[in-house]
Order: sequence, then C-alpha cells, then structure tokens
Amino acid sequence: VFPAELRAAVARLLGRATQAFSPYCYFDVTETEGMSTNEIYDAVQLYLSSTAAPAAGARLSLSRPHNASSFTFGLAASDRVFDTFRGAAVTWEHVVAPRQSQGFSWRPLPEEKRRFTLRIRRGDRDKLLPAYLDHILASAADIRRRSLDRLLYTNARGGAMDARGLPWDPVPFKHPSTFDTLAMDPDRKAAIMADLRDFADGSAFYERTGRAWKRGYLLYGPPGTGKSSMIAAMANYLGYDVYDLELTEVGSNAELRKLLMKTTSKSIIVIEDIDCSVDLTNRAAAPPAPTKPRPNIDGTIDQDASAGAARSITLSGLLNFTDGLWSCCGSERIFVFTTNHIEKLDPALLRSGRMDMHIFMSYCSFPALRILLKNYIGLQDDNSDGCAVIMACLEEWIEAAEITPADVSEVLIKNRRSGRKEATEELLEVVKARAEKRRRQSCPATTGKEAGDNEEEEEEKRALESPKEGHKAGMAGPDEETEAKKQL
Ligand SMILES: Nc1ncnc2c1ncn2[C@@H]1O[C@H](COP(=O)(O)OP(=O)(O)OP(=O)(O)O)[C@@H](O)[C@H]1O
Ligand SMILES: [Mg+2]
Repeated sequence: VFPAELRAAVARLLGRATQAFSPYCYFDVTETEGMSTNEIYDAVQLYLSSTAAPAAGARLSLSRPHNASSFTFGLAASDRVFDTFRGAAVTWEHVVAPRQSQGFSWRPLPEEKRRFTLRIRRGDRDKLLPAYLDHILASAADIRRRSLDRLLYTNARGGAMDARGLPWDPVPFKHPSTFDTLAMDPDRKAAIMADLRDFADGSAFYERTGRAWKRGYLLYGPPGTGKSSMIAAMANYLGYDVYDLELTEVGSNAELRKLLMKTTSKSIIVIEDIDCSVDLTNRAAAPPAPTKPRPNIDGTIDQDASAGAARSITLSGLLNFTDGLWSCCGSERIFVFTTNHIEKLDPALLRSGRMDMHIFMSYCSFPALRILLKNYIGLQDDNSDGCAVIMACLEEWIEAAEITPADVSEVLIKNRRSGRKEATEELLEVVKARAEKRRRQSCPATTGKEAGDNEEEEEEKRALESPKEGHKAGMAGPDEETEAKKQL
C-alpha cells in the first residue's frame, strides 16, 4: 500500500528516534574506506582475535599470514565479542552484508561488505575515544610483530645496496636462546629483563624527559660466557629484529650512517667483539689515509669514495652512530656491543649515558650452574636423584674453577644420556680438575713462569723457534716443575 520512499523515510525516522533514546552509541569500522583498505579494520580484527573474550558459541576463523609461525583468529559473520577498557565494557559485532552493485569500479571489490560495529555507553564515550582506538592499534601492531618471524640482518655486502636500495641482507632469525635457558645469576637476569621491559614500554617516559628512545648495553666477559646468547634472548624477549653490524665491512663513517638510517624501529643493533673490529682506542686519531675505493656490487663506485673520502670508520664516527643526532632517526632501538676485553675500550665509549648498562657475563656461578643442570639434564633441585652431596661439592668448587657456561654445557651434552647422577659426577670431575689447574696457575711459586698447560705451550713455541734454546728450556721445565710441586 505504501510507496517504498515513504517506508524508507519512516524507517529512518524510527531509527533516529530509537537512537535518541538509546543509552548506547555505535561506531562502524568498515573493511574498505573508499578504494583503499581500512587499516583500523585489520587492527580491530587482530586485536579482538587475541585479547577479547568471544561470546559463547562464537565462530572464529583461522589464518596464518605468509612467513608467520603462529596462527591468528578472526571473527565470523554476526559474532559478538566483549571487551573492557579503563573499566568500561564495550561490545563489538562483526557485520557481513552482501554488496549491492555500485556501478563501475577499476578494482574488483569483495562480494561482501564487512564491518565491525563498536557499541559503547554514551557516558563512556569521552573516556574511551580515542584512547581505546589507540590502544587497539598499538596492540595489533605488537601482535603482528610477534606472529611474524623475526629477521636477522647482516651488512655482509659492505656498503653496496641491493635491488631495493637496502644495504642489509635479511635471514629468518630462529635462535632458540631465551632468558629461561640463559644461565646467569637470577637476580641480575631479572634486573636486565625489567630494564628491557621498562625500555619497551617507556614511550611516554622518553618523550617526557626529552631523551631519544634508545638504550645501549655493553656485554663483556670471557669467551663462552653467553654474550651472544644474551643478545638472542633479548631479541626473543622483546620480539625485535636483530641487525648484526660487521664493522670491518663498513668503509666510512658516512656508510655507517647510511646503514643506521636503513634500520627499522624495534630492533637491536649489535656490534660483536667491538675491540677487534676497528681501532677504537683513540678518539682524536685522524682517520687513516684514503684507500682505493671499493666498487659496489653492481660495479659502480660511490662518488664520495672516488673523490678520495677517507674510507675508514673512526671512534668518533661510531660514537655519533650510537649517540649523535643520527641515532634518533627512527625510535625504539637497542644498541648492544660485546667485547672480551673491556679494558681495551676507549673511556668515551664507556661513559655513562652512552652505554646505559654494562653487563658482566661472568664464569659459571652456582645459581647459573643450577639453571644449566635443569635445562640440560632435567635436574629439578639440589637434592633430587641422589645428587645432594655432589651438588654440595660443586657449590664449593665452581667459583674456583672459573669454568664458562659453554664448557659446562659441553660436559652436560656429552653425558646427557648417562643418567643425572653420572652426568653430575662427571661434571664435578671436570670442575675439580679445572679448579686444580687454576690453583696451579695462580700459585706464587710459579709466578714469573707460566705453569701447567701454558708452560708447555710456551715451551713448544720456543722449541719451534730455536731448537737449541728449546732444548735448554725443555731441560729447565721439569726442574722448575718439581720445584713447584715440592712447594705445593
Ligand atoms: N650463560 C649461558 N647460558 C646458557 N648457555 C650458555 C651460556 N653461555 C654460553 N652458553 C652456551 O655456550 C655457547 C657459546 O655461548 P655464546 O656464543 O653466547 O658465548 P659468547 O660469550 O658470545 O662467546 P664469544 O665471546 O666467544 O663470542 C652457546 O651455544 C650456549 O649454548
Ligand atoms: Mg659471541
């Protein structure tokens, strides 16, 4: 009886009337916005799939993005989920409607129109918007980053760019080291984890204090104490990409800056063995004379290089890299330097504020040993599997042995099939032998002469250099050894 126009007008009127009296307000987040996809729609989908509680019976759709190692869930049509933010409850509904033909379009549009409808109480509106949407965007970015495999970048090509103009080569980063598997003093470990977490969550803090959002860690200690493992654990903990910077491949300070500019935020920039890479001892040292410019991968030669620019990085170039104005292009970056010899580094590199945290990776302590025993052979506590006495001995000897976690892991790997008690006994033997050796080395009776293995090595070297002297030394060796033994 009634014409369609009238019916539509009445429906609109009724809709407005109900909206006027409704305690809720509604917001639509459509899948496409004009011709482009709506970023917020994807973010909402990702956020809801991981954080909000679906209503009973809700049907979730499963997906796994390309190159990702984990699954994500999405809502199916007409499903509702509930969420709370700052104490206010909100409801999301996923609405899917068939698309009516809208004339000609260059791009094939999906057959269905999808949208999320957000329902919030009118009174909560000011409290929730736009903070709630910001929260969703940030959470979605975080989930996306975590679900995608992370990458390890290297600058193995020197300063040469690839076809896309990037100087970094990426490979999937799948290092299994985590803070759970890392053997070190639990208190120090907890402090480092808290520091990393504070850094990652510290956007507002860094903005408020006017500091660049970056942090530097210097890991130092003998070889095999877990410096590289710590970097992998940091990356796995925060979900950051790793840029492994090979300083010897970098030709000049300008190249270093270019490399830095091409790193992404939320990344760890690593320079391993910084004392071995370049001569960093003298900040004021002039760069060495220019060398012949190296050609790029495509055979071309950089203009500035061919013009005779010094192709060598200096300490001040490196300091600018970590600390200067350039270091702030992009944000949320962690610089990690490792070294076996902290005493070789220039004080400028160590001053506070440059490397925020100096972490000493020490020889294996007893608490660290416990972690290794638990991880490698499943020894739950000191008294299990009849190991109480052996553990007490290990506690007594381990500090004196100055044994690295890498050496302990080797012993445990070798003996992991032979039972917990046997493996621990074997470890105790190794620890005792090492402690003895250390004691011999540090014994005052042998000062001025290297004892034990070192002496033998020295002797071998001398024998090779001059057979006569070597013979003499060979004669003197055992005498001194018997002397030392007597004194011991
Ligand atoms: N603290 C540790 N916790 C767990 N495993 C460790 C630890 N330290 C060393 N390891 C083991 O020893 C191996 C070598 O360790 P890593 O490469 O981390 O040592 P590093 O300190 O980086 O040595 P370098 O100074 O020679 O580079 C690793 O594969 C790891 O399994
Ligand atoms: Mg290492």
